[in-house]
This record gives sequence, structure tokens and C-alpha cells, in this order.
Amino acid sequence: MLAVVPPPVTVRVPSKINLHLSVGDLREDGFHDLTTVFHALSLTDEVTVAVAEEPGVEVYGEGEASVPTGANNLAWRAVQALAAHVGKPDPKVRVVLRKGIPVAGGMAGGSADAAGTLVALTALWKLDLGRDELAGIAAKLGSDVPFALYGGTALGTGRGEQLVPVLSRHTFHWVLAFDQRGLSTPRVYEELDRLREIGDPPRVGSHAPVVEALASGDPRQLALLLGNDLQAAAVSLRPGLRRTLRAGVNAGALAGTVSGSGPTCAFLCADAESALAVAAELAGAGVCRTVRVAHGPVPGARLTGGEELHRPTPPQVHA
Ligand SMILES: C[C@](O)(CO)[C@H](O)COP(=O)(O)OP(=O)(O)OC[C@H]1O[C@@H](n2ccc(N)nc2=O)[C@H](O)[C@@H]1O
Ligand SMILES: Nc1ncnc2c1ncn2[C@@H]1O[C@H](COP(=O)(O)OP(=O)(O)OP(=O)(O)O)[C@@H](O)[C@H]1O
Repeated sequence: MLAVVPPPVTVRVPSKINLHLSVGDLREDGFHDLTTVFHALSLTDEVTVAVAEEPGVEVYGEGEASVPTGANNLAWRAVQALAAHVGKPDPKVRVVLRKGIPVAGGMAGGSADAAGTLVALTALWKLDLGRDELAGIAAKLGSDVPFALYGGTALGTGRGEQLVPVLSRHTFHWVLAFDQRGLSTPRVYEELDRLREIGDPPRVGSHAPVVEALASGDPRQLALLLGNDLQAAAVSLRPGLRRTLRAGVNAGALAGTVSGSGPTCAFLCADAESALAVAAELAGAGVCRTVRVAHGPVPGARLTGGEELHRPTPPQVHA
């Protein structure tokens, strides 16, 4: 009898920015305790998984040359982790990544691919896995991976993997400035530790006002509250970011912040029209490699076809 080969499955998965990122002390396990407000943006990667005789990863699009295609690719690590979890040795799948998210840009591109792969394989293999189970596997792959599963806006604690949804009623409009080269996340955390040893880099306050601004939906209120403890470290390693941040505000953005560990800068704009105008002006300012507009919040990893049944159930929203 001929085996029926299931059709390929494609998942779209968002990038993230951190509206607020408070970094605590270095822990014994090498991670820092965080309190952060994650926000999923419409700048996405697409992940397609298919049964294949020759397993592996192919990468196309933004930054493709700097993404490993072997065992180090985070999407491939997700294949291995899910296969081990459900007892499928030697998984025969091919993963195709179409990248829109900048590589090593502080927007969790690799994490997005890992989350997208988990959701796509759950559908391809017709697995009956609950959200918590998938999020548990995601957390082992990286601190940002669970958020890419859920998307929306969420408060992250622990090393960023413990999530509670945050109410965000409105769509916010953003301009993103990609830098010439990426920054290594562990290197930026190390730089923050170094700066804290020799001085007192600025620390963001409580996240509570950010949560209130999100509920109000007023971008002007939110703009006053954007903050990232890693910004000083990213700027210390890449001083040109100061110019980029200034140029975005000069172009008419309400405020700008380094996204996560950088070097991508995210600029909050008053509305969609203003975002387009800011993007056009920033693109001409010669301070960055590429400019994109995006909006948020958007949902987490989801199937692009009709296979929604296998999507993990989002957690309850607490107002
Ligand atoms: C900067 C952020 O994007 C903000 O959301 C994340 O904290 C980074 O998350 P990520 O890229 O998924 O990071 P992981 O793959 O979990 O960890 C990579 C490295 O970053 C550092 N790291 C990461 C998360 C954290 N809470 N503390 C850390 O110090 C550690 O050196 C770790 O070895
Ligand atoms: N699928 C993938 N996509 C992009 N980079 C990957 C992938 N798999 C492994 N990598 C490696 O991981 C490094 C970090 O890539 P990534 O794009 O996830 O960084 P990032 O967006 O700054 O991460 P974060 O915001 O979560 O800290 C890259 O330099 C690349 O070598």
C-alpha cells in the first residue's frame, strides 16, 4: 500500500520589540532576570515544513547569507526538540525559512523561526499538543521563543519565557531601522554587566505605566514610556545608533528605542500615515541599511492555510 504524504504546512510568525525591558542581576545559570513588555509586529518570517527524503533547512530573504543551515539553525533545533518530545527519531522533514526579520537584529528572528517550526510540525504530524506543552519546549530553545508562539502584547518575566498577556486595544504604528550588521545578544548582556560594574547606566522604572498606556491606546502616552536597559550597552558597542535614534525623532517619530539587544531601532509614530512619512525621511538620512514600516500587536505563529485546528490556544487575557 502507498503511504499518503501529507502536504507541506506554512506558518507566518511575527517579530517582536520590547516596549519596556528591565534587566535585573546576572543569575547563576548565566541568564539575567527580566521584566519586559513584549509587542509582536507585522514584520514576519514564513516557515514551511514538508516531509522530505533529504532533511535540512533552506533560508531565503533578509540576511540569508548569515543564517546557518545546519544543526545550529534554531528552526532545526526546534525540529529535533519536538521530534524527541513525541518520540520520532530521525525526523524526515525539510524546513524552508523565508526571512523578513533582520538576523541578529534584536527582533527575535531565530526565535520566530523556532516557534513557527513547532506550530508547523504540530500540524504536519497531526500532534495533539496543548499550548503549555508547546511553550515548555519553546522555552528550552530560547528565552524569546514562547512569546513568538503567542504574539500580541505580553509581560515577560523570569528570563523572558514566563508570559502573561497584556490588554492592548489599539494598533500602534512603527518604523524600523535595520543596521548594517547584527549584534550578538550575549555580547550585549555582557556589555551591560561591564557598564554596571564601572558606573550606573540608566535603568527603566516600573512597567505599570506602560501597561496603562497600552490599555488607553494613546501612542503619545506610550511614546513617553518606551525604555530598554540594554540600550546603553547596544549604543556602547555600536555608537552610531545614537545618530539613528536622533534621526528617527527628527523625522517626526514620537519616540525611538533600541529593540531588545539591538541594533534595530524602533520608532513609534502617531498613525499609519505618519509612519510612512517618517520611513521615507529616515531612509534618506543615511543612518541605517534599510527602513520598514510595521504595526502591532499581531498574533503569534499561525498557519497560513486552513489548518487552524492545530494552533495552540492563546492564554486568557487579563485586563
Ligand atoms: C534581548 C531579548 O531579545 C529581550 O527579549 C532576549 O532577552 C534575548 O532572548 P534570546 O535571544 O532568546 O536569548 P537566549 O537564546 O535565551 O540566550 C542567549 C544569551 O543571552 C543572554 N541572556 C538571555 C536572556 C536573559 N534573560 N538573560 C541573558 O543574559 C545569555 O548570555 C544567553 O546565553
Ligand atoms: N533561523 C535563524 N534565523 C536567524 N538566525 C539564526 C537562525 N538560527 C540560528 N541563527 C543564528 O542566531 C544568531 C542570532 O539570530 P537572531 O536573528 O535570532 O537574533 P536576534 O533577533 O538578535 O535574537 P533576539 O532578539 O532573540 O536576541 C544569528 O547570528 C545566527 O547565526
